[in-house]
Amino acid sequence: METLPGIVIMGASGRMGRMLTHGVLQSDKARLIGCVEKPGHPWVGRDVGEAMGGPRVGLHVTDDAVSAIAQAQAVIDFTAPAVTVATAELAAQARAVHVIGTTGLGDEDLKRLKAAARHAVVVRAGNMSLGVNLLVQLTRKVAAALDEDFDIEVVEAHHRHKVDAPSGTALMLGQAAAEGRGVALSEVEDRGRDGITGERARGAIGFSSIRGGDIVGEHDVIFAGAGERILLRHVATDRAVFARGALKAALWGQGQRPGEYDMLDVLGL
Ligand SMILES: NC(=O)C1=CN([C@@H]2O[C@H](COP(=O)(O)OP(=O)(O)OC[C@H]3O[C@@H](n4cnc5c(N)ncnc54)[C@H](OP(=O)(O)O)[C@@H]3O)[C@@H](O)[C@H]2O)C=CC1
Ligand SMILES: O=C(O)C1=N[C@H](C(=O)O)C[C@H](O)C1
Repeated sequence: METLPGIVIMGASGRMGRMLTHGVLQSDKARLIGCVEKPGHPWVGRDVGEAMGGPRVGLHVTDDAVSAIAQAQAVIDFTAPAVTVATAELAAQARAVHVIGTTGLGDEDLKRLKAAARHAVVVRAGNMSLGVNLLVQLTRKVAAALDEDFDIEVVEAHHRHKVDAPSGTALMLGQAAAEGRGVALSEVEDRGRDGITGERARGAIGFSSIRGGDIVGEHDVIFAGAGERILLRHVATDRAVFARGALKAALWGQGQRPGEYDMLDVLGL
């Protein structure tokens, strides 16, 4: 009988880490073989089920990422850029699929992920939900159909703990809009307006961020023309949508060639 892929979760105590741990424990397609937290974290050494406030599951949280990942077929990583870059090297050495949900990665981080993807499968997306990935495709289509008489604005809202802006999802949507228009996002993006900004530049793609309370994640793409507006919206109400996508990516990645992939590849969109 074939054994199920063994999965390691990085940042197991985090908002997404708990959701992912729960999702893999519930799955009949994968085995949870490791839960990693940083050295000194109060969960290290504890049974992960008990640490989450439930029954024991017989797996202790570890701070030894090297040993955990060496045994893994996939690593699911929703943490922070520095952790993700270090994890990519370990996943590449183990030839394990690295599923990356972490946002706020810089150009240098992305270069290091590209290097890791020469040896292993890396699936990365700023949003792993089916709904947002469908919205990405719709955004590209609508942007391609309209000219610059329609101003494009991306508005995102998240919980008060989020540390990066614009969100990874907002950047995915902005990128799709730019591709639809046939322009480079870096040439037209307009972030963080404040003060006497002057009139809106024709063809700009604007970004605005709201932070508050426990908002899971909300994204609007607005196409504002003279006398009419088109609104494309996604509202996430449960982080389980991201965890489901990440587990799907970890399973899809088994047997793929080394390289960089995203959720459009996984979902076949
Ligand atoms: N792509 C997608 O679909 C989604 C992406 N995200 C992204 O995922 C990331 C995490 O979000 P969220 O869960 O809300 O954040 P949290 O801060 O709740 O979780 C991050 C976790 O990583 C832990 N961590 C820090 N350093 C290490 C280390 N060296 N080894 C192992 N674990 C470590 C943190 O521990 P400690 O708290 O002690 O520092 C924390 O438990 C963000 O970038 C967010 O934008 C979120 C949702 C969906
Ligand atoms: O930090 C979050 O919470 C989320 N981050 C991702 C992003 O930056 O877009 C995805 C989701 O919106 C939740």
